[in-house]
Amino acid sequence: MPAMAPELDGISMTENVFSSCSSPLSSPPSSPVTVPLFSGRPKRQAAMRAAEKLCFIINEYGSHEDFPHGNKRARDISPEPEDSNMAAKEFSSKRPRIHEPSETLSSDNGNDADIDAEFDVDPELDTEKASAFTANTDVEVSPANTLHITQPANPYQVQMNAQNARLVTHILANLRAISSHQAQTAHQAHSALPPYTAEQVHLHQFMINQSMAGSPVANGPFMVNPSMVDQSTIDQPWYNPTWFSAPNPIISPPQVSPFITNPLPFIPLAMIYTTGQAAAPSIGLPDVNPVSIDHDHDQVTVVNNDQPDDNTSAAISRLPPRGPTPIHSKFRGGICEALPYFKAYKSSCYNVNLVAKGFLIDHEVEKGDIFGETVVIAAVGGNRVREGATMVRAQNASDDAVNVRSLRHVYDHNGLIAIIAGENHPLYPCEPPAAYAVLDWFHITYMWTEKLKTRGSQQAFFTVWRVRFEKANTSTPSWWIPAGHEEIATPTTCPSRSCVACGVMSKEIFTIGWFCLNHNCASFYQISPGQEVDIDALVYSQDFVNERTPFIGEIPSLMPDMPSVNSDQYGTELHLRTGFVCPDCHHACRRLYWNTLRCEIPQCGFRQEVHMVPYPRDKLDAEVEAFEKKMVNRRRNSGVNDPLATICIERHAVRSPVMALGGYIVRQFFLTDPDDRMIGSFTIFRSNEQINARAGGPDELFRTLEVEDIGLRRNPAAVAGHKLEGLTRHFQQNFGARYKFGVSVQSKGFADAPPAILKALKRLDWAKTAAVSSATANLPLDQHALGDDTLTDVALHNQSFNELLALGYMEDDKINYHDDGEKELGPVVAALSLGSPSTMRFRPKRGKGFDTGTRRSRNNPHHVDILEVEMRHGDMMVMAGPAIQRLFEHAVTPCGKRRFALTARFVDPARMEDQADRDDALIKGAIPAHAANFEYDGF
Ligand SMILES: O=C(O)CCC(=O)C(=O)O
Ligand SMILES: [Fe+2]
Repeated sequence: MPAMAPELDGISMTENVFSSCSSPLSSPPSSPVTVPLFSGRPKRQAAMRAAEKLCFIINEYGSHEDFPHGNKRARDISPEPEDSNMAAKEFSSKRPRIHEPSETLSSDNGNDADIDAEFDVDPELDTEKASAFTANTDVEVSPANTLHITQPANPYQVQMNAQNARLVTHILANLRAISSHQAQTAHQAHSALPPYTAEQVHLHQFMINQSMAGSPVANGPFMVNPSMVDQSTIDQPWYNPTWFSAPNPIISPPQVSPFITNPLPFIPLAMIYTTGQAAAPSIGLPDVNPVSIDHDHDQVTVVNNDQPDDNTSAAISRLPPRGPTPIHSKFRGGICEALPYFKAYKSSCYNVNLVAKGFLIDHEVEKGDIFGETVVIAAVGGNRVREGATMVRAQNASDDAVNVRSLRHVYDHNGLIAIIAGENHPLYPCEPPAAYAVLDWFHITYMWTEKLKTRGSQQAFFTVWRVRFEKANTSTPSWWIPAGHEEIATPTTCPSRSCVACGVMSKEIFTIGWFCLNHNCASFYQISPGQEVDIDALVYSQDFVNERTPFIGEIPSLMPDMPSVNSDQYGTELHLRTGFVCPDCHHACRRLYWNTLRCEIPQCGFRQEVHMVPYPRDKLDAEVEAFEKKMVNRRRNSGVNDPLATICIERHAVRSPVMALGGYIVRQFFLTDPDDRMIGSFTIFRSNEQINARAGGPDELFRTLEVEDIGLRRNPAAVAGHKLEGLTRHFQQNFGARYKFGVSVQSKGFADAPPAILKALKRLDWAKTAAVSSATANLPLDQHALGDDTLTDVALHNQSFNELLALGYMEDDKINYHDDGEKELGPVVAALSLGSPSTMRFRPKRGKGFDTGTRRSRNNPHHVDILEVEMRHGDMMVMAGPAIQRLFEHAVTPCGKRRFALTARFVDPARMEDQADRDDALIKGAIPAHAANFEYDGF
C-alpha cells in the first residue's frame, strides 16, 4: 500500500508528507506516439477540427515527451469550468496549416454546425496562444484517414473520423490529466503503485464505449499492456481476456464489485495504447474540482469542466478501513442536505455566523498536508488566480477570508469541527468506503501561515493558512486506519517561541528549527536575520506531528436527529425539508420524495412515511397578509400602480385593461420584442373565495394534493448518477404525454391520473381558450401583421392540452429562470396555483437584442425583469405565443410553506423524433372518458 511506504525520498512515513502518488510505469512512449482510433467513413471537417484541438492541447498542456517526466505545462491543467470551453475556443481561432488530400476526404456528410456545437467553437476568438501554437503545427490528413500532426519534435498520427470526435476530446482530457500528474510527482516521492485491476480496465473501456455509442467500431483502440494489469485479478469471474487485446472490445455493462465505490473509476486513457509502451497514469492532484454546482437556485447549474469524473485516485489500491463509517454518502448533496454541520456545496469549509462547523478534505491538497489517524493538516485560503486557461492557488491567503476567520474562531474558542473525507484525497489511509465519509469531531490545535511555491515555478511564492486538526476523542479507534496499521507514536510537546520582531508566538514545526510563522512579520520564513528558509528542505518535526492536546469539553453525536413532524408542524417546513442519515445503513440521503423518507441505497430499503398535516387556512391567510405587505412596498418602490403586477416595464409588457372572464378578474400583458412588436400574451386570472370554495375548485384540489401521494419527487437536473449530481429544488410528477425538459421525469398516463389532476386540466383548458380568444380580440390591429405569426392563430393555440406537470414546493423551494420552449411544445402554457402565494417574473434572455438594463448577479450581468406578477391560491396564468419562450425566461418564487403548481401544455407527438415516444405520448396523453365529468365553466 503506497500510503504506508516506510521511507520516501527522505521523508519518513510518520510525517505523512506526500506519499501516495506515484507511477507504476517507467518506460516512456517511443516517438512518434501513435494514437490509433477508429477507421471508418472520413469526415473531413470533424477530423480537422479534432486534429486542431489535439494540437492545441498538446501544445498547451505538454508534449508526449513530457508524459513520463516533464512538467513544463503542469500549471495549466484542470481548468476552471468555463475554461474547458475556452481552450476549445482558443484552439479554433487560428487554424494550423492543413494539407488535404482532396481525393479521399470529401465532406459529403459534414455538418459544420453540429461539429462546432460539439467543440464549442467560436470563430471570433483570437488569442496570442492560438497563434503561437499554430505557427509551429502542421496537420496532414492522409488518404488512409490518418492525421499526421507535426510539431517540432512532436509527430503524432491520429486515425479518426467524425464519430470519434468525442473520443478525441476524451483523450485530450487525459493528456491534460497526465500533465497534472507530472506536476505533482515532481514534488512527490516515488514508489511502486499496484497495477490496475482487470476490472478497472474493463470499466474504463466501457466508459469510452459509452461515449462512442452509435459509432462504428471497426478497429478497437483498446489494447492494454498486460504488465499494467494486476495478474491476480484476471481470473475473477467477470474477467474476460478479450478486453485487453480484442480489436472489438466488449460493450457490456461493467460488473462493479463492492470495493469500487464509484461505478466508473477514471483510468487514464494513456494507459491504453497499441505501441506496447506505457505512459504514466494520471493520479495527480487536480487543482480544481472539475464540476461546480450552483445550488443557490432551484435548478442547479452545473458547469462540467471535464469528464464528469475526477476519480483519479481510483487507480490506487489501499487496504480496507478498520471499521464502519459513522456516516457516509454517495452524493455531496446527501452530505449537505443531511448534516447540520456541513452544507457547503462548493467550499471546503462550512460556517455559521463565521464559526466553522465542518470541513471537507478532498483532492485539493498542498505539499505538507496530512491525513493521519489523529492529526489532519490542511491548507486553507491562498486564493486562486488565473494562469492561462487554469486557476491555480497562487495568491496570498487573506486573514480576512471567511474560511480563515471561521476556523480561527474554532481555534480561539476551543470548539469542535467535523471533518469529512472525499474519496479523492490522495493521502486517504484506507480504501475510501464512499465518495464522502464523515471522519469524526476534531478540535484545532494550531493555525499558522506557510509559504508555498507556486505550481510550476521555482521563484514565485504564496502564503496559505494551515490548520492542524486533532481528533477530539482519542479513546475510540479511527475507522479510516486499516487494522494493524495503527499509529505507534509517543505523545510529545512541540516547543514554541515568540518572535523578537513581531512578538507573535510560533511553534517549531519543522526539523530545521524555529522561525517565525507570522506572514505579517518581516522575519517570516527567515531562519536567521536575512537568511530565507529553503522551502524544499522543510519537513515537519516528530514533536509537532506527535503532539497531543487533550480536548476538554463535551463531544456531541455526529448523527443528526431524523426529521419528524411535531404537533405544531405540518411537514413542509424548511427544517423538515432536509435530507436525513439512514438509521439502518448510515447513508446520508437527500430528500427525494414529497412524503416519504427513503434511503438512497436500494439494498438498504429503509423507508419512513412523512405525515403531511393539512396546512391550516389561518396559516395560509397569514402568508397572504405578509405577502401583500411586501408587494405593496414593492409596487410603491417600482412605481407600478397595478393590483396584479409589481414590476412592469410598459414598453415590453403592454397592459390590457382589466377584464372579467368567467368569475375571474383578468389582466393581460402583451410582451414585446426589442423592436416593440407584440410577440405573445401573458394572462393572469385572479381567483376569489367563491371560485376557490366551489366543489372541485382550488380549495378541494389543494386539500387533496396535500395528503394524497401523487408521486411528487425531486429528479436529477445535472450530472445524473455522479457524486455531484444536482437535484431540482422542487418536487415533480408528470401526467399525460412525457415532457422532456432537461430534468428526467417519468410520466403517468392521464388514464391513471387522480381526479384532482383531470379537474385541474379541465380548468386550465378553459383558461387557455379564454386567454387566447381575448388576446386575439385585445391585440391592436396594427400588431397582428407584425407579431409572431402564430400569435393570432387561435386554432393552433386551441390544441387541447395533453400534458400536466405537477410541482410541489416546500418552504424556500422555487424554480429559477427557464423557458418552456422545448421543440415539441405547443405555443400555450397554462398553470394553476394552489396554496402559498408566489411571484412569477419574466426577463429577456441574453443576446436577444433587448436594451432594458442589466442587473449584476454573481458577476453575471442579467437583463432586468420586465414583468413580475403575483399569483395566489386559485389563480391561473396563461402564456401564449412561442416567441415568449424564445425571447424571455421566467422564474417563480413561492412565499410560504406549501404550494402546488399544475402546469399544462400540448406536447406535439408529430414533433417527436422517436416513434416509441410518439406512441407513448398518444397513449398517455389521451384524456379518459370520465374526465368529461370535470368540464369547467369558468366560475
Ligand atoms: O410554479 C409555477 O407556477 C410555474 C412553474 C413553471 O414555470 C413550469 O412548470 O414550467
Ligand atoms: Fe415554466
